Amino acid sequence: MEIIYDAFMILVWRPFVLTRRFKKQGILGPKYRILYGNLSEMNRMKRESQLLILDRSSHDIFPRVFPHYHQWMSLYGETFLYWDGTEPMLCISDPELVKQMLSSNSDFFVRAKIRPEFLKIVGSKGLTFLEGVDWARHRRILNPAFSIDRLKVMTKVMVDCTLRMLDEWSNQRSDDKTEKLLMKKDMDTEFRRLTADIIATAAFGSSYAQGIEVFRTQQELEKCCVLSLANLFLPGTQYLPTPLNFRIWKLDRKMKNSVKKIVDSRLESETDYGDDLLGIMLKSCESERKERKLSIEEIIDECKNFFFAGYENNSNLLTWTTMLLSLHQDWQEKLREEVFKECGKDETPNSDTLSKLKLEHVYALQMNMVFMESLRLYGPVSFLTREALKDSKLGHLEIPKGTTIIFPLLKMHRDKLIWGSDAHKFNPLRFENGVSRAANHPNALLTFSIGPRACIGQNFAMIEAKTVLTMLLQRFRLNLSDEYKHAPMDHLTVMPQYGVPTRAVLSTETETMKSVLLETEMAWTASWWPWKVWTQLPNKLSQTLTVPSEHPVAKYLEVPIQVTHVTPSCNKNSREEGSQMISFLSIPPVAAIGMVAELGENFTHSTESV
Ligand code: HEM
Repeated sequence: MEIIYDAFMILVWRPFVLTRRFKKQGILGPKYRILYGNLSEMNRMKRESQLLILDRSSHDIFPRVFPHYHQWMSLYGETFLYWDGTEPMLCISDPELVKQMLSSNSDFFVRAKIRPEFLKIVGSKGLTFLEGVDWARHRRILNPAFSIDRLKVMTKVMVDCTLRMLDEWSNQRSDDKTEKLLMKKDMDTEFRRLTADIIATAAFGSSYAQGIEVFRTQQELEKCCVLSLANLFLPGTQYLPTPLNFRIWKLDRKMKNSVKKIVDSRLESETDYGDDLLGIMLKSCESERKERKLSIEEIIDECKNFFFAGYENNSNLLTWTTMLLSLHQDWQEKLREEVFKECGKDETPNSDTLSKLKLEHVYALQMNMVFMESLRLYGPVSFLTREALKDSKLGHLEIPKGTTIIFPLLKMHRDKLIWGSDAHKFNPLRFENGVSRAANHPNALLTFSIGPRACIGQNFAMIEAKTVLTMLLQRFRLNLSDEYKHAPMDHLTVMPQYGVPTRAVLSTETETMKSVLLETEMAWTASWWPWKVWTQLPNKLSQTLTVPSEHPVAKYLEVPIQVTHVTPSCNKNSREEGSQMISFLSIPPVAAIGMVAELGENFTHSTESV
């Protein structure tokens, strides 16, 4: 009898009462359906939207990533109520209310409950999902691992890992003669690997090779989570022996073992455990003071937490930023100029050179403005959630106990009322006078959240992103491949559904360029001006390359459109019979290299008999 009463209360009475309470405040939403709430509509809309491919220059991605929110907002307004099964979800987009909630007393609002599967990825005893005194104890112990001094040491790791990746790229390129100057890379895959390598080395003194098991298992668990999020959650069902649960249990065991191996090898190999995140946590294990102590179980969960938080978000930040810079070549050139000026063309950056792109002056710099704009438009964390522990008041709203509140950052970050009429456009200059003046609300950009629970890894993330981008721009020009499909999706973070295939072209001058030209069967004459390149054209053909006036290369030309010509004679000393010479008149070397590399893709390219 009691079970029937409880079921009635949960399935019928509570949804009915809460719907009425919200309606009285003018808050409407899609109709609650017994047990399932609005899950089926949500799943259907998400499935349909994932079939759409957006125009690559469109940053209006909210309707594709969250089609259900988009539709409900247009029907019920920006504050609306919907049902995740039997759980009431209140969606709020007002930055003032968000600010009040995020900086409010944790007695009223806490991190919202999440599915047990997700806890397997990040650990229930890790910082992200702890509350109260336990959260404060963990945060106190972990804060020093992200101090500026520690970050300087970590910069070296970031540089080394990035160098390793770029060297690998160069080696692959020279092996593949058919690709010549061009390399095709999926930035999503490359950056996932790189950021995993960095966090594994910088925080745990391990490496991608050692951490690989953890990352692979986390990615598998992530897929299981996304699958199960589409299903109705009934408490207790996580213990049923379903195929999905078996898989989750197995992956969970595997991940715990991999993390434990990393922890054990540190315990065995060092006496003072070191100063990185793992070392700091292990030292706390031996503390006499309860408020400074972590247990081994808590450390294992923190490791899972930082492995996940440390690579997933950063990888997405880098992937979307390179996508944007490939689309907006003018900004790519501006950043490259800035990097050359601040950090040099060939020098490997260190913490001193990178401090020129330093955090205190963040907003004055173009690279920083670009990252802020990328985080605004494609921030990896697309929404924040909190749960009301008690009946609470938020601004004019009365929020009943147990309601989950959702802040859709992806929508708020492109709201025209907050960001102005160009909210959907990529315009880093909006951050010229600092983040708090970029919109009409000082806390409009909530990428790293605000208040006591704001991201602990924010400085780490920004330094890593700057290091990687600096080194990438020093060496390569980036362009989106024709295969790129613009399809951002929600996969716990905002990620590209089909990756970001990109064409990378070496961008450095002099020695590197010479070697690239020679390597790729193009000889170059010793004279610097005009710049001359040999190509393997069939004899007696003339070739015309036309540079579109809007292309960044065009600014190097004396006339807006430059037509290159073929000299039918050939220098017998340097090239075989049949080679012909193309002169790029008035174009500096970098541009010439780019043009050759992109032959036939970005340029009108015609060949005719002479
Ligand atoms: C672009 C990169 C990143 C973004 C956009 C990001 C975003 C966020 C956001 C929005 C929160 C707050 C969530 C909430 O209030 O509900 C958060 C918390 C957190 N982040 Fe990050 N994060 C990034 C990188 C990192 C990195 C690199 C690390 C660690 C190395 C990290 C570790 C954490 C942790 C542990 C928390 C929980 C803090 C607490 O509850 O006290 N994050 N992050």
